[in-house]
Amino acid sequence: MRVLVVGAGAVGGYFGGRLAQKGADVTFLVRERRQKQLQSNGLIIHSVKGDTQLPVKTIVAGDTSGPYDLVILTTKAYHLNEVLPTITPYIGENSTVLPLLNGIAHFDMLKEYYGEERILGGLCFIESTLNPKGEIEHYSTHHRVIYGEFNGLKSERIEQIENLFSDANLDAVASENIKNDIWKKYIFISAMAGMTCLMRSSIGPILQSPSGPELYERLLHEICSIGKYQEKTMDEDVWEQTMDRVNSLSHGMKSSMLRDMEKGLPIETEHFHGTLLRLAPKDLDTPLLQTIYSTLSIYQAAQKS
Ligand SMILES: NC(=O)C1=CN([C@@H]2O[C@H](COP(=O)(O)OP(=O)(O)OC[C@H]3O[C@@H](n4cnc5c(N)ncnc54)[C@H](OP(=O)(O)O)[C@@H]3O)[C@@H](O)[C@H]2O)C=CC1
Ligand SMILES: CC(C)(CO)C(=O)C(=O)O
Repeated sequence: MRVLVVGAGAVGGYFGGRLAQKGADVTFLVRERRQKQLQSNGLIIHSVKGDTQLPVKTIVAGDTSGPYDLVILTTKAYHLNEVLPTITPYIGENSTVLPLLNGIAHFDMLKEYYGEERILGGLCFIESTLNPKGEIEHYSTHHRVIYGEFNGLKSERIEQIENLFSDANLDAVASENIKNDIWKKYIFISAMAGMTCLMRSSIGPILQSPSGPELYERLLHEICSIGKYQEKTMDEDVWEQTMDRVNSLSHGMKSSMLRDMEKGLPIETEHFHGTLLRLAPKDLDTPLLQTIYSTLSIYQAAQKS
């Protein structure tokens, strides 16, 4: 199976690197600066699951290559307008696109762009970032990819992807209700990114602060109401499940959005919080979500000016 990983950042570099490490046929579509980095040093991962440094194949937009059987999309949401047209030449009649971005809004965009039949549902759990040298730093022990057909079926291509991921140094799970899983991750990350960025802190100090737990719980109620309104198969106890996950996080855990803010980079608040507000039922009160969206939009606007 020929795999194209679009972006070699914290997520793409990690999961693509783990596939390359197992000997899969992986190529990274990157921009020129990243290509030079990867050509001179190889792909470097520092991880509790095992460090690695390995040569990887790269192309830049416009290079002749492909088509690829599987395109794993791992850019930020705000890169998509620029990146999607550059992928088209590498997509053939039988190519499948597996996005690992957080959020939900990109799925409609991808279905419209490449055709609904090509798009799988996907998400990941990993806490990783690029250090100033372009090396991947993987923090907590999670490194899980979840993927599936939107109709829940175990198709031939799901079996092929299962083979691709098997024996690689990562966890991969084929889901029978991927839309529900995507929404649960979206609920979890919108609240976690929102709170950690609003308070500019990892999770532990927030949960130990005077009103932190109460604010977290209220925000999560707002977000779960939107999730239940939009995703009819959403678990009744999604709020409890998400709070259990939050309470089990390590003290120092940060969202990737906070790590990006700390580096002065753009953030995905439009894709996370802006989209949630647009999808909310008209009569739902969302003061905390609006506070987070407004606060982070001010940061975001300052990045552009
Ligand atoms: N990091 C994490 O812990 C997690 C992140 N996520 C989600 O995964 C997604 C990716 O996040 P993350 O990996 O952290 O982001 P990064 O910023 O680390 O990586 C994104 C990569 O996309 C590349 N890119 C952007 N535009 C193009 C282009 N036109 N062509 C080729 N490559 C391009 C960037 O390359 P360049 O170097 O050229 O800028 C960058 O390396 C986001 O939706 C995020 O929310 C989900 C779970 C965990
Ligand atoms: C919370 C975490 C690290 C879990 O994967 C995440 O998705 C993110 O910060 O983007």
